[in-house]
Amino acid sequence: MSILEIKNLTVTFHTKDKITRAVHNISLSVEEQDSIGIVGESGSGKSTLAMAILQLLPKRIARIEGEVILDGKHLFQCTDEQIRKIRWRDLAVVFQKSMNALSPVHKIGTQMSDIYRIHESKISKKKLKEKIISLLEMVNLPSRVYDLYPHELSGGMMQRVSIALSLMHNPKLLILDEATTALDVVTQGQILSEIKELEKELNLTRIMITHDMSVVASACKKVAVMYAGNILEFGYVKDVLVNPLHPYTQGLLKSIPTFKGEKKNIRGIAGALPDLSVPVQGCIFASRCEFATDICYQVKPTEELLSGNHRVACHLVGGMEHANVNHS
Ligand SMILES: Nc1ncnc2c1ncn2[C@@H]1O[C@H](COP(=O)(O)OP(=O)(O)OP(=O)(O)O)[C@@H](O)[C@H]1O
Repeated sequence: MSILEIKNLTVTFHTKDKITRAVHNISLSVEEQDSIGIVGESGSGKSTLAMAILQLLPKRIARIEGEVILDGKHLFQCTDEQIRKIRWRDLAVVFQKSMNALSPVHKIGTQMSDIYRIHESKISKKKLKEKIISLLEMVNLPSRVYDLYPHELSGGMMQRVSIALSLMHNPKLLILDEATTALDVVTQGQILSEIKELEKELNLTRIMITHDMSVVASACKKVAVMYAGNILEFGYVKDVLVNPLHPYTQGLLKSIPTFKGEKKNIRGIAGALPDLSVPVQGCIFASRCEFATDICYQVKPTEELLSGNHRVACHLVGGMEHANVNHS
């Protein structure tokens, strides 16, 4: 069953001198207990997509078109009050530096209790303390963290507290926006495996925003590859990472080193993201694609659905040119 439906979502930023199209006509269905990695280089629109779902974009400059339906609720039709209730309860988020939002002069336990009470005020002090300590233990933190101040925690401990906070009200959907990016690889690995364990226990559904393919490979079932506001490829991680069909996905995978197995040449993707304030007629990736043909510059490719829910938006996939792409 689908828990989140994103339909034709477009986000434009209207600033003084230009209109930036950060997310372009994205449709995505998130099934219950999915874990979807949204991957792409910096500036590809990943955070804007997450912020649009959460309705945290600055209303003054962000125009949003399309629909986002969470568990049957049309989020863009909700009042601010309804959205406030949905956040934390149904939809929780962990950012890279979520803990920065906490006060440096209050203990972790006190702040977690205050946040808990915003949505659930009828709970005794004793029960609340037990609840907070069980949340801390759930993310492998000792109960003494309850009495510590934020500056007494390491980066990994802080992100664990942020994850504990996000799980407070058993949300249906958890969005992690570069939540483990700033951590060392060992701590990142530990936290990712803890999250996967918790998901089984709590029936969680997760969207994970990252620029790191290895995070997607180790912690997600499905992946959406985003480039300049568009999803270029989507599917199960086991399909997309093993048999990437879009030249951009292939380029992303070639630009990361492997630590076991054969040596490989690391190649970046030549060129840079296009200026998102200039409309593009054809494929958004054409200007950087080594396989681009005339049609790629003229016509925007529509998404092809291949077997196993593997979707690709590329003129070269499915036709004669496909062979070129795969044998590069
Ligand atoms: N508040 C804003 N006002 C104007 N433009 C914005 C705003 N937020 C984002 N953008 C633009 O939207 C585009 C997408 O940015 P976004 O931060 O969503 O990308 P990202 O993939 O999350 O990048 P990163 O990995 O660096 O966070 C960029 O061109 C960015 O400059």
